[in-house]
Amino acid sequence: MDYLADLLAGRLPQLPASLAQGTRLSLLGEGLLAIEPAAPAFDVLISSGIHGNETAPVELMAKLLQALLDGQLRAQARLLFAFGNPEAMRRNERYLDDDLNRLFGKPSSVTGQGPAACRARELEGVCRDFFAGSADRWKLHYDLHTAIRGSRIEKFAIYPYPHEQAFDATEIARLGACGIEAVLLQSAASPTFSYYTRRHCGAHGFTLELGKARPFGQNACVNLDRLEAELRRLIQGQRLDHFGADGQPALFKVAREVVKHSDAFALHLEDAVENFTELAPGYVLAEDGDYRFVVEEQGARIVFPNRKVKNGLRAGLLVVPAALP
Ligand SMILES: O=C(O)CCC(=O)N[C@@H](CCC(=O)O)C(=O)O
Ligand SMILES: [Zn+2]
Repeated sequence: MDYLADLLAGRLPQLPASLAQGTRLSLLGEGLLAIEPAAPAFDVLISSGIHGNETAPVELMAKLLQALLDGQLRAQARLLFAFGNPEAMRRNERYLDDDLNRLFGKPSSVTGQGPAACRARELEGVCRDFFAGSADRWKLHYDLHTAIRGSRIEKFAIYPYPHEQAFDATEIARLGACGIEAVLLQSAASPTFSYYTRRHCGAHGFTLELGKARPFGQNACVNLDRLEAELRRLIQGQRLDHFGADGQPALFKVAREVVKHSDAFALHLEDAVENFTELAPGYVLAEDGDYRFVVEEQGARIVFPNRKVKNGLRAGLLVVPAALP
């Protein structure tokens, strides 16, 4: 049985009800699989394919899941594997009717009830139930993505706004151990999956960006060995809490979001401009009718510039170097 091949072909996987040592296996929905050992050390949600054309993380997640199903890897943590948008994965599209990662934590009156909104509600429910079953255990969520553009920093993470909580230095160091070179500290709530699990499920939720989006089978150029090694450790219930000074990610904070308000929106950046390109103060980054978005910050860099987003959505992040408060 090849779980990913079945998922992409729309076949129901033939799964046993349990793995070795009484570890329970539950199919909770399409692309949603829980693996629950009898005495888990902690609880981990790994997700990918929220954007269907971001395949490197899907391949990594499928490899880990397959190793568990084949008995080559033994779970000592309670695990939820979530392939976010199987239909978009089949079509190699970022999204179909709506960007799934802009629909979390929003009521149906705002999102409507299209396929993406329904999937967001399903993911929210499955994750809430999963983490509700974790009692007081430590909870982690890595939502794995790749970026549309090339990047001057290949692997980076977004740390969702933690509200009254402090940014957690240990979790930032853990990301460093995963090969993450920079972490963006968010300054406001977002409609993303990782913000949702952090805010509503008590998990340490992060979005990880792992190179550039490429079709299935074309991901050899991104090296995810360190992330894979750390995920294998976590799956086996081993959690490091002390990390050396080497490999600590660089920190940036989100200074401002560029929002596309209307069809008149113009983004003054070539498509070849990479994530983390520095923009000088005074640079007119975008215009939207009478509104001009002018860079004011010293050392500002642009991340995720995208003129094609729907009106009302983020069309880029302006980030500046930061330190932990
Ligand atoms: O390259 C891009 O423009 C987008 C890549 C991507 O999908 N990034 C995530 C980040 C989510 C977050 O801010 O936590 C997204 O845009 O949904
Ligand atoms: Zn993505």
